[in-house]
Amino acid sequence: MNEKVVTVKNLQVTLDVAGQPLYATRGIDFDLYQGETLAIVGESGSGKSIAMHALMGLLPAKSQVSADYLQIFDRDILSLSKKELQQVRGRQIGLISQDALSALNPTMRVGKQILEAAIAHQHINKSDAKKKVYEQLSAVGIAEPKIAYRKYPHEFSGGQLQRIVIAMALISRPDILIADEPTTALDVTTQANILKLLRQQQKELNLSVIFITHNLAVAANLADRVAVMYAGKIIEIGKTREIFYNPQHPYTWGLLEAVPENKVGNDQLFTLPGNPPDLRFPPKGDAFAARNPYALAIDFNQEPTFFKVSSTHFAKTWLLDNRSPAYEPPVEIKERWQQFEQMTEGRKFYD
Ligand SMILES: Nc1ncnc2c1ncn2[C@@H]1O[C@H](COP(=O)(O)OP(=O)(O)OP(=O)(O)O)[C@@H](O)[C@H]1O
Repeated sequence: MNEKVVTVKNLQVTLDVAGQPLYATRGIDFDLYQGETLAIVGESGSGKSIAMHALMGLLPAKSQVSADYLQIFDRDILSLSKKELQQVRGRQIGLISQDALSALNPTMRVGKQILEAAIAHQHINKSDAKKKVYEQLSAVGIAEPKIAYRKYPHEFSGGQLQRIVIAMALISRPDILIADEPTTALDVTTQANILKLLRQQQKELNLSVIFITHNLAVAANLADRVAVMYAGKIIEIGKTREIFYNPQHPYTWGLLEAVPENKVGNDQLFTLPGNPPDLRFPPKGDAFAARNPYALAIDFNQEPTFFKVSSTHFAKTWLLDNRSPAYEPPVEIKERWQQFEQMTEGRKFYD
């Protein structure tokens, strides 16, 4: 098995919202292995971004964070100083977020911004660094890198800006790339191109990637494994094939049913009936119970633990307990399988 690059065990983040605690992540466990892409999917507010911010030591002031393990390689993130965290973020983790513009300084030429990122984290002289910037711009598909180097952010389109942010995130050759909804703000065609670029860079640089998305079709397109989050917890995790073809949690069924019609780039938001719970007052039992047509009486009182579906697939639902009554997953799920097969055509999954 490949080397483990991230270890997260029992990660709990409590935010302070106007003096009141908000339980944004409520005990998350996952690992990330060298060279794999793990997608974290879930509705808005499920805690995906907060979990990643905790991993990068970037939580808002007044947040409380605890974990049994929160490690990048063997470094314990919670015990690092501010300066050490900055080094980890520069050298070991690259970040791409939804809003490319906010990652860039509008008053500074883009080449210089990437150059500064290169110099900050590597022992490299300016002229070598400049050469690297040209190479990196070209690697992410920016034509005429020497001309692009001298331009300002507003002179680029949204898709080109996202390519520039990817160049900046990768210039220091991080081991891990965190991509937080990097294509959400883009049109369908540009979105598909950026996903293709990310797949290509991931392969070339053997990056370990955490890809946050609310769109399961995007996850199907590029992840090796998928973790499904709901109300601050991971409720199902497995290889992409297992999550798509053998999903076990009714919430995952709901997400699969809510995938927009047959298009990777169609990025509408989920339309599951009902709303997630208010994380200032997390419910007792399975947090999905109130929206779950398959809920059992026990779901409202007692939280399920992870049930093992395979050595790589786990789901937190009482339906998997051998005392649960017989049930059939919704027929729509089966109808979706063919569709996913088309979407993921040509993809190689880890087996
Ligand atoms: N800076 C903040 N201050 C207060 N509450 C916050 C802050 N950031 C996030 N939250 C809350 O924490 C919870 C988890 O948010 P988070 O951004 O991690 O969700 P998400 O799954 O990434 O959603 P999205 O897809 O919308 O980014 C939500 O209830 C959100 O409202």
